[in-house]
Amino acid sequence: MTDSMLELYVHDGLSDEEIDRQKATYGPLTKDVRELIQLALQTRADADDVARAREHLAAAREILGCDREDGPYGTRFNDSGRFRNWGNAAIGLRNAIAPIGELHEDADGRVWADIHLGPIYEGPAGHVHGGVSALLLDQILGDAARLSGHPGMTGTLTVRYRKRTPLGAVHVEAKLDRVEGRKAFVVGHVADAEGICVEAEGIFIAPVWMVEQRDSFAETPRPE
Ligand SMILES: CCCCCCCC/C=C\CCCCCCCC(=O)SCCNC(=O)CCNC(=O)[C@H](O)C(C)(C)COP(=O)(O)OP(=O)(O)OC[C@H]1O[C@@H](n2cnc3c(N)ncnc32)[C@H](O)[C@@H]1OP(=O)(O)O
Repeated sequence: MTDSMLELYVHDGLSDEEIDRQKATYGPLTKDVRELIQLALQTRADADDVARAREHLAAAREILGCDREDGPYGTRFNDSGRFRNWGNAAIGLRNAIAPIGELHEDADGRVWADIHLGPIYEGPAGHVHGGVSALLLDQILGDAARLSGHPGMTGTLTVRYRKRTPLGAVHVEAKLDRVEGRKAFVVGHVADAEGICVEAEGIFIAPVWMVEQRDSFAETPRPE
């Protein structure tokens, strides 16, 4: 169990320059794909134009697919401690559906992000899907646990939807509440301009194998 996960934590030894080069190459591609996802939803182009656009997309798929990796991206490290979880569904730099961009950490341990949730995150008409809010909270609470030195897997995530969350600008934040043994209790919320929409408490449990390597899990800087 542990081994199969650890196999996806890979020290690949890339230089900082190479990581920066990859960010500059693939970051904009992810942004383009993200815009395409929204366009697939919103375009009013007629059937001929859609067919024409799809030919271009097929050409792009052919170029991008001729040299590719298989399987999940996992988490990759280099010597200077930079880590990349670029496939992460909530925050991955190369994942076009990941809604979280930049993650911030205050001196008091509060971790937060300002996010724009466009129409592709819709649940109830005009509002954010409840599962998307839970996704944001799972990630940000997990990061608050990790950045406070208590990384763990989500054991329990309790989510309370207090009021509807309109699509658009949202603020997500979390903070470590307390630690009991291998369990880190973290609280957080999603808010719009009017106040808190969704509250959460998460229990993040460090598996035994993670405790054994806790320093390397907790010391790593925020993902990029
Ligand atoms: C060199 C590498 C460097 C790496 C750097 C990067 C670090 C990255 C780290 C962190 C990322 C932060 C961002 C993440 C954000 C996203 C997180 C997710 O989406 S995680 C996916 C969803 N979660 C799962 O799939 C978990 C599946 N469940 C499990 O794996 C296990 O059940 C686990 C680990 C949660 C617990 O298993 P046990 O075997 O360790 O637990 P037992 O020994 O039975 O219990 C320990 C204590 O926890 C309580 N407990 C057990 N399960 C619980 C639960 N589900 N909820 C609450 N409490 C639970 C028990 O009652 C016990 O408490 P008592 O010590 O007696 O007080």
